[in-house]
Amino acid sequence: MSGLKDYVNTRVGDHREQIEYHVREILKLIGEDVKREGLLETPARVTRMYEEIFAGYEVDPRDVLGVTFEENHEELVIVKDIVYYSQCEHHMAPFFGKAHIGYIPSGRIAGLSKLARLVEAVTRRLQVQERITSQIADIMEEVLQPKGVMVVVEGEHLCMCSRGVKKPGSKTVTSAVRGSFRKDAASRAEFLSLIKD
Ligand SMILES: Nc1nc2c(ncn2[C@@H]2O[C@H](COP(=O)(O)OP(=O)(O)OP(=O)(O)O)[C@@H](O)[C@H]2O)c(=O)[nH]1
Ligand SMILES: [Zn+2]
Repeated sequence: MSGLKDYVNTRVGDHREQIEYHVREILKLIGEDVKREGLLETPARVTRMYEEIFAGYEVDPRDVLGVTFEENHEELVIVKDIVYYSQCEHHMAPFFGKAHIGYIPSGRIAGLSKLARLVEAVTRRLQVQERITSQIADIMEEVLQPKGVMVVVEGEHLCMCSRGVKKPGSKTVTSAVRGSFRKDAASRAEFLSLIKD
């Protein structure tokens, strides 16, 4: 999954048995006894967890912004502190944090919950934080055609905490800027000051 076109791929729920089989095989290969009590249900549990954490593959994120309203508010609208959980595509390890979305409408506004649903649809996949950030901005731009959009995503990556470089607490911050925000430093500054805690 890379560009804007192929958002809907598959449903984990359509491949439950195969996924359970492969999880069981991995458990054996890492040296576990798949017959011990604590592991009997693990392949099925992991598969159920995958249905949740990879639910984004079933959704075209553009559709979740489908309900919009005509409104003449042409000032900044921000939904901030949208908590997300995603999985890094390099290690399949969780990363999580908060997304902040700001836009200046041009005649159409989105239902506020739909911005949080958009975050869900792009994060419940294998991802990198930069792509989450630009996809949110691109989809906002494509569907709402606002004057401008700005997105900031903060994330803590467990692949940098429990393994590898082992730097718990380090935060990655990514931003994407579209439309009028590109030219207008004052709008960018207003957005950044309003998303501060
Ligand atoms: N840019 C970016 N990198 C990420 C993201 N999530 C994980 N990574 C990085 O992906 C890189 C993969 O690097 P590799 O050298 O192929 O893998 P590795 O040997 O496991 O790397 P280390 O984590 O440094 O041990 C690592 O530097 C990760 O920190 C992300 O969302 N964005
Ligand atoms: Zn990683």
